[in-house]
Amino acid sequence: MTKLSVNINKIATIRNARGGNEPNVVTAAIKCQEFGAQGITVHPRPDERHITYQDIADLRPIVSTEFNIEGNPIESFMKLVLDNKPEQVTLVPDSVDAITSNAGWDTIKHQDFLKEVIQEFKQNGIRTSIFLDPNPKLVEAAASSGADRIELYTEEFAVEYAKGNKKAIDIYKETALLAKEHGLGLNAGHDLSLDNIEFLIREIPQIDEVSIGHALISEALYLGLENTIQLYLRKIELAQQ
Ligand SMILES: CC(=O)[C@@H](O)[C@H](O)COP(=O)(O)O
Ligand SMILES: NCC(=O)COP(=O)(O)O
Repeated sequence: MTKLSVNINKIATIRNARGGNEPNVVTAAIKCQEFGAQGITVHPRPDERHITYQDIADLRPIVSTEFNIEGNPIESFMKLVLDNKPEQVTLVPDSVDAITSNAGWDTIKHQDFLKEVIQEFKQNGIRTSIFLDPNPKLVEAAASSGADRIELYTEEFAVEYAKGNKKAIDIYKETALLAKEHGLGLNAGHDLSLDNIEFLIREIPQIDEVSIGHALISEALYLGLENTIQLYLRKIELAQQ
């Protein structure tokens, strides 16, 4: 069954708006896990505009499910991950000033760099995942870099699905199947929501894990956090029945 990892970046965004400690990201992560989340994801940005490096140290001891830290493996990020030893690190090639993640890796061009970084994480017992555009041409190099998984960058799927274009899933399916053939695990994330999650999982039941933040926290404003997490779990279950 596909696991649901809740990305709590947006909890930190609200907290930082007032400079205090409410809402508290540690409490939010504990609650998400109590409500059924099977993982907690954070994507610290170099400017610490939402999740801070201190948040990660505070979260580490209370994440009892699976801790997934996402980011560009610059030196400070490497140290952060190695110091906190999450269960999974997701490598994302985002620039310092990116509003949000907007592309996956060119695994062919950056193969040597990825190999080196991945080896270091693996030596420390941390599962590695590479954020990837839906493009079968990039899969072989992702596998050769030594990564355990890829994370399919789902923004384009989400945008097209909202317009009614269900064919947008085809290239994701092709990429996913090839990844499985190469022995890679499969994650997916970005702009997933209660509207599109069931279709995605029904079409690609091989997905091991989805990480969802922006939509889930927004939906929780109307529906409540516990109810929203339960709704996601139900949709994932329905899609795989
Ligand atoms: C890697 C990815 O897909 C992003 O969605 C990210 O995890 C979210 O980051 P922000 O919360 O900074 O937009
Ligand atoms: N890896 C994707 C993620 O953690 C959450 O992305 P989003 O749901 O905030 O777009």
